[in-house]
Amino acid sequence: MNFAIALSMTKPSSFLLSSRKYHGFSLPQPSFRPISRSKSLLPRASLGISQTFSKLKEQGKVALIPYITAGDPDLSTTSEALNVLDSCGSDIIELGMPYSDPWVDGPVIQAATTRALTKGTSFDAVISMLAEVVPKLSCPIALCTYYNPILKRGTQKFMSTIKETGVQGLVVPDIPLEETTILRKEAADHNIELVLLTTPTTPSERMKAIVEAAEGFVYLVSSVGVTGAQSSVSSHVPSLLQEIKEASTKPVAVGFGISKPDHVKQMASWGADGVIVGSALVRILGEAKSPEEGLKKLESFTKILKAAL
Ligand SMILES: O=P(O)(O)OC[C@@H](O)[C@@H](O)c1c[nH]c2ccccc12
Repeated sequence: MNFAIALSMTKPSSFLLSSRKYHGFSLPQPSFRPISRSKSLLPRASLGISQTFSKLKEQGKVALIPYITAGDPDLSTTSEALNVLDSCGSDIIELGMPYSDPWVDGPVIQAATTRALTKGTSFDAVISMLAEVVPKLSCPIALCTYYNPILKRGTQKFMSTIKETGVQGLVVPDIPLEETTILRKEAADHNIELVLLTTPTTPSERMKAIVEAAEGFVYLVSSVGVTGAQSSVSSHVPSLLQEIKEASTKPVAVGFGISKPDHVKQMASWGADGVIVGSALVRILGEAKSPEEGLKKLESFTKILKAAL
């Protein structure tokens, strides 16, 4: 399992996709009440993802990109958490769509996903929540989803649905480059920036093709394995960053295993354009005794991370 993501990035993996059927869940209704989006609410996030990076570059700044899982502990808390993250100066927010087989994720995000699904967090409920919240945010949102939920809905329908909420970007961790043709076309047609991932084990030529095709930013997975906080950051990152930067001028954000202000600083000093922090924040929300406590702790930790950049 540790090599799952590397495998998916290095080999065409139709065998992986075809062997993983969608596990349909029949769950209770979500506690979040969908509210229809007012037409007068235009998205405040006027900048897309690559534009956000351009603006930050002009200012000599590095993007803070927090990740949380939708529906953990419940969707109302997720909508508040998005507001908290936005108001603490997050530059882009990555929101994970809970999925029943999150095989690229480590124990913290897997547990969050299970809690979210147990609460009845469905795709449609997340979309309703986003339609209400995204227009009020000042930073762009990138949705992170496994490929099966996209396949299940049909790529075109999926893209139009997420675009209507105001989502600007998409991260799909389990689709190899060879299979992204339709996804990339539909994303481009709907003005959704499709972020692609490269890992430490991605061969150089393949990395170049991934970087060439990526939109929004290039997601550099810092270490081989699944998501999850680590005590120190991988020492391979500087050479990987250099290799990507030689191939392209696209912004590069580093994720996986980054959990502390020192890590964030280290990534910035190595030349990353953005830093993604997931499990550390997901753990804060998951371990809190109440949603209120979780949101408070999320706020103070995000401010600490932002101050480190
Ligand atoms: O949790 P970490 O180690 O901080 O890594 C970020 C990561 O959580 C986020 O980008 C993410 C969550 N699930 C994913 C699946 C694949 C790729 C990336 C992700």
